[in-house]
Amino acid sequence: MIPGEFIYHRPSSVAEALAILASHGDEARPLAGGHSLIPMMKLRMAAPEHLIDLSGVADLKGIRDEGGSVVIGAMTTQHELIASELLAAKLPIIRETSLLIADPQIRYMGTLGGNVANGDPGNDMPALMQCLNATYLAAGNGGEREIAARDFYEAAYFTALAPDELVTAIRIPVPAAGHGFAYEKLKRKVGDYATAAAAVILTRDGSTVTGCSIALTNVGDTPLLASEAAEIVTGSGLDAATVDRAVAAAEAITNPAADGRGPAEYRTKMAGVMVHRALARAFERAGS
Ligand SMILES: Cc1cc2nc3c(=O)[nH]c(=O)nc-3n(C[C@H](O)[C@H](O)[C@H](O)COP(=O)(O)OP(=O)(O)OC[C@H]3O[C@@H](n4cnc5c(N)ncnc54)[C@H](O)[C@@H]3O)c2cc1C
Repeated sequence: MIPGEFIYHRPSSVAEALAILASHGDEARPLAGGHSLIPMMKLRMAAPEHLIDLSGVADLKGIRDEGGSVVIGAMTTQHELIASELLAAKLPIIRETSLLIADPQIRYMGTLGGNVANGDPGNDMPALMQCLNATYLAAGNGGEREIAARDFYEAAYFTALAPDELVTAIRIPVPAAGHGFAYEKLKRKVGDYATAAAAVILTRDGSTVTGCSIALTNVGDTPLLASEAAEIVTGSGLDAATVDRAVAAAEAITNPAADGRGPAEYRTKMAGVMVHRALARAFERAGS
């Protein structure tokens, strides 16, 4: 399958990229790693007349330590996330999640910005960013603004980003030292999107959970923040009855599609299983 014709642009700055976006409106699309957009173009489900390749914009690359938070440029690849010592030390769940995305070839090209901006409910990073309470930094012709990952996703492939805006970076608050974490993903085979997945960040004091955040991938039109489930486990000793209640609360917010990954009821149950496993692993990993 061959994409339709398009004009290729390769800006070297954010300002230049925004000017091209402004002059072509809906006919233009940013191109990051291309591993979501190019397949859509080959299927003719997307047919932009202008492709704005962001790979020459140096300002969109890199991972910065800002003390209480880490800022990751939108064009940072999944491979670079895996290789980062800073992330391994401060946000190890990002490495764990990245390693579960597709395969090495895709991770060499696929970017964090493209993964979160696409609005595909199957992508793993959006739920992780909601779990971590990340903020997306956006630049448009009207200026810059910040959008919480928890407010960004409106429906499948619909986000709060305006057509003339770019995600330039993602800011992630660093969880407390010694936090527990886990990203549990059920997939049919290596390289597949999640049947269901759950991200958990958790802190504990002795046997008591002192803080918890949970988010779900690919069991609704958007990533899902499981706030009630997280509240249920906070203050508990993660005993079996509490975990069962949290799992039920997480399952209750899902609304998965029935597809080749299974019927809706199965995917809802698997979301619960992923929450159960992620809670147990995060609790075990958390320093008390
Ligand atoms: C076989 C296969 C399996 C995959 N499996 C998984 C998986 O299991 N989990 C997963 O998370 N992903 C998976 N992916 C998707 C992969 O991770 C993509 O690379 C990623 O989702 C999109 O990133 P990209 O850099 O390739 O973006 P692109 O494909 O270049 O862009 C995606 C969309 O985002 C827009 N965009 C890109 N960058 C920006 C920006 N900075 N600002 C605003 N808009 C922007 C583009 O215009 C486009 O609409 C898979 C892909 C393939 C081909």
